Amino acid sequence: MTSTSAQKPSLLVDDRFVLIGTLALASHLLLFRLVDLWPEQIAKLYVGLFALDLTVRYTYLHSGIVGTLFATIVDVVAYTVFVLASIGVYRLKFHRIADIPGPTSWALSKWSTFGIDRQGLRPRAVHAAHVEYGDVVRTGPCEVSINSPDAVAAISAAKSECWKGPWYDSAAGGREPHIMRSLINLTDRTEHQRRRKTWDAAFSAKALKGYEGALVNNMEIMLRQLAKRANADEAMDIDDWGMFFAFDMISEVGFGRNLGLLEQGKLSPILEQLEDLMKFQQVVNNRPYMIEVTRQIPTPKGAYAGMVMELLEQRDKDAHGQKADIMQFLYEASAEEEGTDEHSKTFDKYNMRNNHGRRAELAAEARLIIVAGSDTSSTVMAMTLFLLLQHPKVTTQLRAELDLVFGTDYETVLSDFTRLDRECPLLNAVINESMRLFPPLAGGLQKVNTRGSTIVPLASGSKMVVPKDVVMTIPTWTMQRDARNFSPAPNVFRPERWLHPEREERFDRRAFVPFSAGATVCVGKLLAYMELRLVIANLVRRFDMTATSDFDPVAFEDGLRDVFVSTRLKKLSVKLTDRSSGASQAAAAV
Ligand code: HEM
Repeated sequence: MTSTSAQKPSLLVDDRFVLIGTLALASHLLLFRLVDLWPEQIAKLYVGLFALDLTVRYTYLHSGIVGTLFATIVDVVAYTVFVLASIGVYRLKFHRIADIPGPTSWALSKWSTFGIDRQGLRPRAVHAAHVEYGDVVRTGPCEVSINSPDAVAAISAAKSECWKGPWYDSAAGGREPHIMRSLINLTDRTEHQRRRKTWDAAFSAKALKGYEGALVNNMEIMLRQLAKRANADEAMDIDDWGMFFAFDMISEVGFGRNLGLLEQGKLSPILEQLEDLMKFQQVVNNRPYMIEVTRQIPTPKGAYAGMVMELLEQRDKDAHGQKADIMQFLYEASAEEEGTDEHSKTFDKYNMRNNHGRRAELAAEARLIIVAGSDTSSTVMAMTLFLLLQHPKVTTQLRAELDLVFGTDYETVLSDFTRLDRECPLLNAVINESMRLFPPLAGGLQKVNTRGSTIVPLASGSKMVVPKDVVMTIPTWTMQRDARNFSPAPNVFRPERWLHPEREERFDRRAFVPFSAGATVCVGKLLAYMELRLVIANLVRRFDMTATSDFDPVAFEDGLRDVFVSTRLKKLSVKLTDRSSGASQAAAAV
């Protein structure tokens, strides 16, 4: 049609917003609802829409370039508003999980929990929602949190159809197939099975025996350093020392050489930045598509990768092919696998040959060793010491147990891992009770069934059907403090509940999942227990610990934050007194 102003098509003029509204509704129902579009695709779609609108307007309405441009902007804004309105109404009224209770703003958009994630308060916010709405809460437009020990097996067991959710794509750095992932981020189940076999070998009983020397070595350095500070009557943040130990230990067990943090008494700048990055990362990972934007921003991840590469290279030089460390197992399994059909298939599928194949895979695993094995353990150390500070009676009982098993020469380093495990029930109870109250990964881990719906048993005894593609989490913090699972006094530190569970009002071991469960259960669980027993037993036996006068336990506990792994805003400020005879003699000589 040629154009005079009288002949302008009415659809573009009078019925303009009807047309845009219809288009918006259609694109929501036929596109946005069905395809998970990430920013790059949305940007392309918008560029296309903008160009189309501009061309049609310019061709048919001839209102001049400025007028056309302005009208197109109005069209695109109106389109966006209509799409958002359609999405909002759909999410609240027609979505497959619209009938699941929860805060309305959470159902509307994951952006409503942005502030909660930024402050690291997700586990507590989800906990409050469970208190208000019950065992099943809608925590996002397409997400539910299910507080039920029976649900653990349904969504985590090896046979379950559920697998890692979209959180892990973001943690990996994107969802493109060529992105090299470490074990924890593998959203492809077959690939995970292949790599998990290797990791399992690195944590077998025999392998763990081989790591004992590294653990004891770092324990000796820690005790020496702390004794020095105790003798100088220095106040310290004992949480920091747990962190130095955890990093040094895992790098020595992983790569045969520690990072020297215990010797230096401080974190390296790269590790400090990495800790800060975790806070930012948690906000992104809960909105996985953001990774496409944020990965353009330079982060300390590159420096961290460089640090790990250096550790690897140094290790390879020192090792001459053989070393009793985690990397040795990963190298051996990788070498054995090379050339097999299984290996070739997965490498081709992920285009790994173009990504330096085997070396890149091993480097990704190497980076995971340090990340997975540091903050997790140091959190348990900090929270256990904090709880013992608040419960001097338990500390006394624990010392009595250790005296009975190991004698009273406090100068010696306890290093018999078998006896710490089998003959020290209270020590183990203290550690478990600490992880029950303060699980390092408190927020729950995403699982999703992309093949169909999942039947999930609830705590009430009924069952719910969770539709396909709905992301599920089990709220670890909430479940481990639920009176139906642990009674009496579920919020109180009572290690004795672990000594005689059969005498407890309620004790449901299935509800204790600090290491997760099933096919993705923490591969380092036994190593973590070895480390925790060693550190807690040695510190409790060797030192009296008192909080400094400015330490506020309530503020410390309130300052616990979740950045996937827990972190603390406040210092655990203490002074130590050395209980060993060496220290008494030194004091007497003065
Ligand atoms: C108290 C200390 C620890 C706690 C509470 C803990 C907790 C967890 C949890 C909850 C998971 C499951 C994560 C998920 O499904 O996304 C996990 C996975 C993992 N952990 Fe630990 N962890 C601890 C120590 C360690 C240590 C010392 C290592 C040694 C390197 C380690 C290595 C791993 C690895 C490699 C995975 C991935 C497993 C997989 O996806 O198959 N963890 N951990």
